Amino acid sequence: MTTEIKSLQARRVWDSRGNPTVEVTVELEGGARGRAIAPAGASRGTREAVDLRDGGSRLRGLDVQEALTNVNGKIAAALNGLNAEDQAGVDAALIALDGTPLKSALGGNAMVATSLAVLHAAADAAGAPLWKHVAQTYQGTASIPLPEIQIFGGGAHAGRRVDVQDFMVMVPGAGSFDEALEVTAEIYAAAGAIMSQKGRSVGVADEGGWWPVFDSNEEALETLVAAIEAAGEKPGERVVISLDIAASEFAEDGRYRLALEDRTLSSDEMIAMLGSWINSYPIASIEDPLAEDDRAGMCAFTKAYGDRVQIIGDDYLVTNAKLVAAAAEDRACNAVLIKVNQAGTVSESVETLAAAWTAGYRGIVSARSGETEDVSISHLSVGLNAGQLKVGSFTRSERMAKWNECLRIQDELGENAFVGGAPLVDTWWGKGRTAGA
Ligand SMILES: O=C(O)[C@@H](CO)OP(=O)(O)O
Ligand SMILES: [Mg+2]
Repeated sequence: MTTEIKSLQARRVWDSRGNPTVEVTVELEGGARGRAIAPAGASRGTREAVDLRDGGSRLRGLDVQEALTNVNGKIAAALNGLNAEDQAGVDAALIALDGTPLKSALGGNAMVATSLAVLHAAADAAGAPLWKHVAQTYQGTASIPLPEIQIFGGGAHAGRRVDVQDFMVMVPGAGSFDEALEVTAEIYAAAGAIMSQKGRSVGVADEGGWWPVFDSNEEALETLVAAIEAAGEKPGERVVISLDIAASEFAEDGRYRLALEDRTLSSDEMIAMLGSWINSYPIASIEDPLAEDDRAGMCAFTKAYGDRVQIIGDDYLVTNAKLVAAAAEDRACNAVLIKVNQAGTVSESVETLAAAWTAGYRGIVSARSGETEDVSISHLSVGLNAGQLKVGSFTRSERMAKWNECLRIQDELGENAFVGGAPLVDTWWGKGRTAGA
């Protein structure tokens, strides 16, 4: 089967926030096809690939016509005839054609949908599911990741009702992906019941977590612990808490403005507050504890807590291999979030994960807050052997599509392929386990 790219076609589709986004279909000479859709973030790092948006007053200026034109015109012309099996070559051609540091010429949305669609087409040509094609292309092994699932949404995903963005759980003590989902579904339902009892049940945030009607950020943590207990679990045993602080979103001139609590903290005070949370709650992972430009704070936080919790750089590292290498020199963070649209291409995302492993960092494949039915990231997390996957919550089908896809892949790979708590063995959770606690 010939795998040269024959044609590219872009179409406007819609994401889970009702915003337009880019879908690309690629056809190869031999007839194989691939299709992918660009997601969109709300809490975005300033150093991530930018989407091309237009429309003026129409569609709140969020239209994607220019990005579609780029795919159908310049990108198609540059990629036609290239071998889809050579993902690195295709992505290099995209990067060269764009020629800007943040993908602003072609648009990160145009580039990521194209790059992923080519990957899908190559898998189709090989007659393999995407996860298998990815594993064969990059590093041979595949595994089912530990899911990181949101229970309460917040920050930019919930009208800034609370400052912290994601209150999540992980079930490192689960024996299978299926079991991890089941335990989390019980916790999610228990959290909903608690909110109802308090008269605070008013729907869900952008990623499906319950809407955060709390008087303080810490009340959300207390409620999360209560939900874990109400689901019949002992917090810290099978189930641990994971937070995405998304601190860049409320950083102002080097300080942190907790609007809900009407107080402003210095970087040191922010570190002290998060430290007290780590001491009081079974938290095994924290993402973006400090702002993307608070290098000293991130170094100090990692020095203080990096041997106890997973510290993920999202806005701080924007799926960029060079930033991961620099953070490793600094000893800032010990894990990186992998968002393909932050990098702009599949190859750069894979390079970032490789850089993470070189540095001894973990990698967590992640969705964006604006998503669609596209399940590419489920396959990437499995085929890249990433170990962890963050997708949002229950009750929203753009999220469940991805979790359910992992269940299907688990059926193909078998329960033994589930990584379980392995990604967290270096945190207090895993250390407690090996010490028999
Ligand atoms: O911050 C994040 O990790 C993501 C997903 O939760 O949010 P967004 O896509 O809005 O950047
Ligand atoms: Mg984040």
